[in-house]
Amino acid sequence: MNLEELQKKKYECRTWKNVQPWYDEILKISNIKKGELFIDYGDWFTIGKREDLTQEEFDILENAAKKLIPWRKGPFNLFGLEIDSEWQSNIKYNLIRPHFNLKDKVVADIGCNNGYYMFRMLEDKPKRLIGFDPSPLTLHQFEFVNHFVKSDITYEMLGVEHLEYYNHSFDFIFMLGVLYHRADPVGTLKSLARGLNSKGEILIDTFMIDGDQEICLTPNKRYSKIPNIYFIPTIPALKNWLVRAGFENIEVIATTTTTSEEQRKTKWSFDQSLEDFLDPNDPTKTVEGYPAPKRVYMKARKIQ
Ligand SMILES: Nc1ncnc2c1ncn2[C@@H]1O[C@H](C[S@+](CC[C@H]([NH3+])C(=O)[O-])CC(=O)[O-])[C@@H](O)[C@H]1O
Repeated sequence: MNLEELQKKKYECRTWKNVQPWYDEILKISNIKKGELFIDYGDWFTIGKREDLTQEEFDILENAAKKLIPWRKGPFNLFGLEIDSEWQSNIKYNLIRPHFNLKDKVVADIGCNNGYYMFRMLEDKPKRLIGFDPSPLTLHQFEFVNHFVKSDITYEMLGVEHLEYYNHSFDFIFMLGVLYHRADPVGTLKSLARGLNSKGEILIDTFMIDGDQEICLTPNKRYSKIPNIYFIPTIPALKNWLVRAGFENIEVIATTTTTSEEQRKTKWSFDQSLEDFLDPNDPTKTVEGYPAPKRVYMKARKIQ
């Protein structure tokens, strides 16, 4: 695999017809130059205060943020501009927060989206923080925020399938909300194992179904209106996948049911959200008649 060629896509995509308008906004934003700014690593990841920008600068910022809609992950507060994303990602982050300490570790966030979790992880002072996500829109959202944060986070427009060929291996890998998008979940978990240093750990979450049997749901075409959902395991089945992929010390951190507090329409999102994906007469089912989305969070360590 020629990884260097793939890595160049991050720059080449700026000339693609659908991506160029986003890049143009980043160029406008890059003319707003500020020194060190106030940062709050809390639920609303906050950078700068309203008084740090002139009205003209604030208008450029707001226009750029609107051109980068949909903001699926967040929320962010930039100089008082509240980007209230579709997902209240702070709920997931706060749930996993007690289960890691990233100080001096080499860390990857696979499927990092716009980097919301990575911006919050900066507080731990990891040695290196690298996000992987093949989406050009979320890359530009990341660059928009990071222009002001000025972090040394690296954002690779690569997928989990490239991880094992990458030029660093990791002490800790997060892969949240990605496994159900993969047609080969055990192979994907093996890629994580190959990307880890010895004694490296992963923290993942994925859709699950209830039950003690080692089985999984394979949706026909769509699940909760999402087209690319392949396998939804029970917890015992997911544990088996992890064992087959080379993990031990497998720990269930939590199981959750997605609520409309966590995922909902906002003016920064698409015009459909959770309430449109569930059966209007029975919210325990998706519109396709499958069990409504439930997630399991697991932590595991690579077998030596
Ligand atoms: N091959 C791939 N490799 C890596 N990432 C991918 C790939 N394909 C798609 N993605 C990316 O994986 C993310 C899935 S969302 C989870 C976001 C965050 N982690 C969250 O947990 O809130 C799903 C959800 O919201 O549940 C998107 O940003 C895709 O671009």
